[in-house]
Amino acid sequence: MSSRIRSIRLDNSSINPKVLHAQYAVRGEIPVKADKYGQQIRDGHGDELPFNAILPCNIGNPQQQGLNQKPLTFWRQVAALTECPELINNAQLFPKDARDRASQLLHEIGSVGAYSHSKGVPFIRKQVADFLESRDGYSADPENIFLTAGASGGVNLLFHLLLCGEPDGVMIPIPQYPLYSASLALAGSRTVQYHLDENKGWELNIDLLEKSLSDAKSNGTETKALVIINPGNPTGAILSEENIIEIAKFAHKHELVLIADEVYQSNIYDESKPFISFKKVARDLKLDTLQLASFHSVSKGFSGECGKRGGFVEFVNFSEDLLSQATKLASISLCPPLQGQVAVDLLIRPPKEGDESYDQFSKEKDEILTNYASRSKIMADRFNKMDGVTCNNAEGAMYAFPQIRLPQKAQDAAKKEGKSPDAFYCMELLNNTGICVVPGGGFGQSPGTLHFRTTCLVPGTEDYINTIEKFHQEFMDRYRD
Ligand SMILES: Cc1ncc(COP(=O)(O)O)c(CN[C@@H]2CONC2=O)c1O
Repeated sequence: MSSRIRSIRLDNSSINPKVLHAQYAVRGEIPVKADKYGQQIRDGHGDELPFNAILPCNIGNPQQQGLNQKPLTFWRQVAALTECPELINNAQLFPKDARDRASQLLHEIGSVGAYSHSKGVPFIRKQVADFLESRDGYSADPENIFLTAGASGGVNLLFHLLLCGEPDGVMIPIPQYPLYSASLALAGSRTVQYHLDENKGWELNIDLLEKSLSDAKSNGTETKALVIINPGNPTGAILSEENIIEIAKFAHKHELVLIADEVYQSNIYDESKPFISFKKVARDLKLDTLQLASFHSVSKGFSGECGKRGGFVEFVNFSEDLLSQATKLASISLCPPLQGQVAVDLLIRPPKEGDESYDQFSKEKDEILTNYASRSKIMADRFNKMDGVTCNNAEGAMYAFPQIRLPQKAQDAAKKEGKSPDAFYCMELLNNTGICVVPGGGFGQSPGTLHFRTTCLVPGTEDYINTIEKFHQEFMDRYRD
């Protein structure tokens, strides 16, 4: 009997259609083109290009080539010692606190080459619980904490647990970080969008939340959760305590799982708007039935250890049998990366005053965060001076998200190329300058508005902005109506 072998091809719908439907613009069409230019330069054919290097401002990846942020000395000393325990007694090469930390971790882990518990090393999860308790003033149970492969790993775990496909939905902000829309697409579930108000500093309006939820309900969506990103990506907005209180009450009232993405909690540039966690507010309000999942990561803050894939999620008011299902899910991929788990320990247990590494660590941390804050401010100020551009100040996170108003001729030219106007603008920016940013459409934007997102991590911020400003003026002159 002849068995027809059907090769797996894109055009014969033999792959998962949910994959085709998922989009992740942070590494979409423009970064892909930028990678090609980068390879062309590395192959020695860069002389054909009007620039001599790619500036990767599409992603918050501080240690990436081109952004070149140095890793934190203490973190790398401890990581090196956990990889090479034979160096632990080398007092010439390593300070005592780094050697002590590595010894302590290895005592708990054994070897970083071994699988750990699927939820992560219990000792490190205990440290996370202590960190949360001192941050919020409320107890945390290490059994409710999962160490994950970045916050992404935690979000995927939760969505796997929570979503049953159609007609389930999750409320996500617009603009949002596209991990959420992409993960919902892969889960075959619906996005329930709520728009942030750009004219009010990307404020989140509760009435809008209520409306988007009731609209979703009327079209048959089973809304299960609400995603809040605070500080915001791409907006950089920090929620006020009042806003957090009303959001927590909203989620509690509608029995929505509150997904608090707080990976930028250490990236606060506006002192008048401190980070306040949803865990603290939920406990303050005694919302003892509110199910909360709070995410943190070693990729952001001032460590920028994106490649280590470290993070954690704290589940609050999830029953034991729910958590055992989550543990089963986590066990299918065995365990999160061990160096990611070591990095989580370093994230939540930095050197203390009096420790040998304290002064150097503090100096490195302050320098990085001061640079981020000043670069964010310079970018917003300069964008606001450009023709047809407005940009809210980034109060936190790592990005600027300027709105661009393009002439009709530019919009027509974009249409001719089958591109959205913001994607057309960003591709022109890349082709002319080597600067890689992400079109606002990749994050979602209100109808009739156009944006792009750039990271604020660029070392030579003035030169960077001067290049964008020159390109922008030439672009606007070329397409002026
Ligand atoms: C809001 C938010 N949540 C979660 C993540 C996932 O981080 P990890 O999985 O590395 O912990 C990111 C990463 N930020 C992406 C990556 O760089 N630029 C971005 O917009 C993020 O911005």
